[in-house]
Amino acid sequence: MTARIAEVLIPLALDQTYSYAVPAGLDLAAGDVVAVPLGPRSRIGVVWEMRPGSGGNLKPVEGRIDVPPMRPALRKLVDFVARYTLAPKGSALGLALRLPGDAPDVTRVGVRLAGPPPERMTPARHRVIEAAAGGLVHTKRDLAKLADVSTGVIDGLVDAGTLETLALTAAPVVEDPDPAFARPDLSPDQRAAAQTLAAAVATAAAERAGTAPPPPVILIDGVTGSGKTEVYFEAVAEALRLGRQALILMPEIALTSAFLERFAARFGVRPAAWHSAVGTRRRDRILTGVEAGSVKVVAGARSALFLPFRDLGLVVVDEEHEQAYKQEDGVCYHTRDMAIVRGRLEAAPVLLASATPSIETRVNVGWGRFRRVALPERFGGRSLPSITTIDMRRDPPSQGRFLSPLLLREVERTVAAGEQALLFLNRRGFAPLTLCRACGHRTSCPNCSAWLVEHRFRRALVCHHCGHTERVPEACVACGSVGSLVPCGPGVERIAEEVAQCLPEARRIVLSSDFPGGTERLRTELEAVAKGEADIVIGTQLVAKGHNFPGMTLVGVLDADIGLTSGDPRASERTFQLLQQVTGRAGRGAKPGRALVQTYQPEHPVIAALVSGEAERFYAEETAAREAAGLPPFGRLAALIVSGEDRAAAEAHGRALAQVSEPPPGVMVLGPAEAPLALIRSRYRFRLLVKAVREVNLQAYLRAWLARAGKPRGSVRVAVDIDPMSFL
Ligand SMILES: Nc1ncnc2c1ncn2[C@@H]1O[C@H](COP(=O)(O)OP(=O)(O)OP(=O)(O)O)[C@@H](O)[C@H]1O
Ligand SMILES: [Zn+2]
Repeated sequence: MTARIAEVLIPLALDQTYSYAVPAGLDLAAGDVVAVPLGPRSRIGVVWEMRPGSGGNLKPVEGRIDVPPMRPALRKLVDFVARYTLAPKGSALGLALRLPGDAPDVTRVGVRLAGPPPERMTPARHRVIEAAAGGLVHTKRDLAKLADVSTGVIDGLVDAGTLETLALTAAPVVEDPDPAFARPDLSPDQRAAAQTLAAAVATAAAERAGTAPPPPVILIDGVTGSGKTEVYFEAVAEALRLGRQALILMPEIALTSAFLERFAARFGVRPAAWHSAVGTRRRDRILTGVEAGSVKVVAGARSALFLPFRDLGLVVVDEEHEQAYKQEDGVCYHTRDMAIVRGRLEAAPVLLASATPSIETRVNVGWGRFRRVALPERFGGRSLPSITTIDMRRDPPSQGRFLSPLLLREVERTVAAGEQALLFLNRRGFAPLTLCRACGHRTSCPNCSAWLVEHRFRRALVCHHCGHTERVPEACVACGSVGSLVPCGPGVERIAEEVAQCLPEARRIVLSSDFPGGTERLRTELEAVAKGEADIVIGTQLVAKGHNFPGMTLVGVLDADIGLTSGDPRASERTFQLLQQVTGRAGRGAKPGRALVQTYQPEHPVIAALVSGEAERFYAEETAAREAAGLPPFGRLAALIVSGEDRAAAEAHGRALAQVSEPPPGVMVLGPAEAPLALIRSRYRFRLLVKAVREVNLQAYLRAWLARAGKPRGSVRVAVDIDPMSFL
């Protein structure tokens, strides 16, 4: 029997495909994008499989959508993501299925002067005719702008026969990058690394057809400023020479035009950038180009992982240790890990670049699953910044201040020398807590178990979890005392105020995710800083990593101890990485840099390793501790988060889950315990943690368990987070 039944996957939170009959005359294959009826509506889905059968009693497929079919590698990635994360398959498809908008921008309409002036002449029409004089073709919008009229005036002149329209072929969305445009002069270390990477790209390309071993994953382990970007560009160049496409993944905020310009300096043109601020029209055009193979290089944030490349020959994951790569809601996937899967499916090597690789990645190198190239020195003979601690017990700031006199003096010297300083504090807003001096009341969020953070620039108290915002009240809501509310502790805005008082002449800027105007404005400001348009930058982790500020010679860490006290198993690793990255912003230009680290516990292993530069020892100890505790990558973790509007119902479901957990040998189920963030957006939260040895098929166990437990009732939801990064 011929295959007349289509199994269609629909991008909704559904775990299975649905069966449809294929009407006579319609020829379908797996991957085709189709419209199908689902309930009362018509939905777009993807044919996941064709199978034989008459399909007599099934609803028929409505028709095929005229877009290229989804390629097998991308379909396999969707299957893998769903299987691995336990997300519904349809939700995973939702990440990958992107349909260009209704009006694909392949042809634009141009206008030019063609006939006599109109019978009815107006000043506006006159201006248009003047602007169009000379017979050049303009787009409607451009001409309207030139003449300072609305496009309606242009339409009127077309109707009158004065202007004529003609189709313009669109310029390609990006020009082809040229691998030979500007070859850099690499240092011997860099050259050796670049050769290894390029060879991996070439080998993978040669073997992609056969049953060759999977392409390698290679860690580029290089200190800050060693030229990792420069080196992986050479791998991109090799992919281009071989006619294949390349994907460079980076954390959203690192995708600055400074980076794009650097790419352009090497390859002659910018790559296609893919991030949240790219407009829909441009997205559509990039999407079409990626699909057709005409867009060669995409630099993108995590969602670019699911773009429909025609012939992907290389994936780079820049700053591979970044927590931002973990998607925390919806489908909880780790971009780096799924990039490795995609590389395997596409026969493309995957390069992981970092100055502070994750322990997972280092261990994978140790196990021989990943390869490693090292860049142990900064480029151009530049030295790494010298790092010293300021013991806050011995050199405390004066009352109500947060900068030790030692740090303040250094900042002053730096600015006087015409250099830049970065003051780093990983706390947004003005003060993390507002306290009533009269009654001790702490202002907290009505929807979450979290304090409200004062944002002085916005004159508001804000919840960092749900966005709840209220005006700073005149009087305490608990006791009614007026003028009794005091901000406790510093945020970046408060540091800025202190800097303004101490060094009023210096040009300062506060950079955090609260920056008005969003990510785009922030990118612009980061570039301004790189050009030297600020003396003192006060910033959160947003400025700490991946940026190149040549004039920056001093980095001051305001509170190195912040991250060390959380109960998170990665607390030490993360603090070490963050401090190493942020201190690595100093001394990247001609002048050497230094970093001063304010701490109350200079003897803490993380701080001690940072100062002594004994990163290897720190990593070795931390890795041993993980192994002893059976934590990733030596064991597997999964979290179940049970939440609900009703606290008792959520807790009851958590307990019911635990009761039927039936862990096999090698698996341990902990909880339910009230989550550290016990209430978010008016939902009460409980967590269960599953710990398993590596040999266990964790997903299979979880699936069986969740099926046993049955569906939660009412508002209760269970979210599964495989390889959790956050434990809140
Ligand atoms: N071979 C080279 N020729 C010229 N300039 C180079 C070379 N290698 C590195 N540089 C310059 O050195 C600086 C640091 O390089 P790059 O940004 O690639 O380092 P990185 O290792 O990615 O740093 P980080 O991890 O801190 O982000 C850049 O300004 C870069 O242009
Ligand atoms: Zn809240």
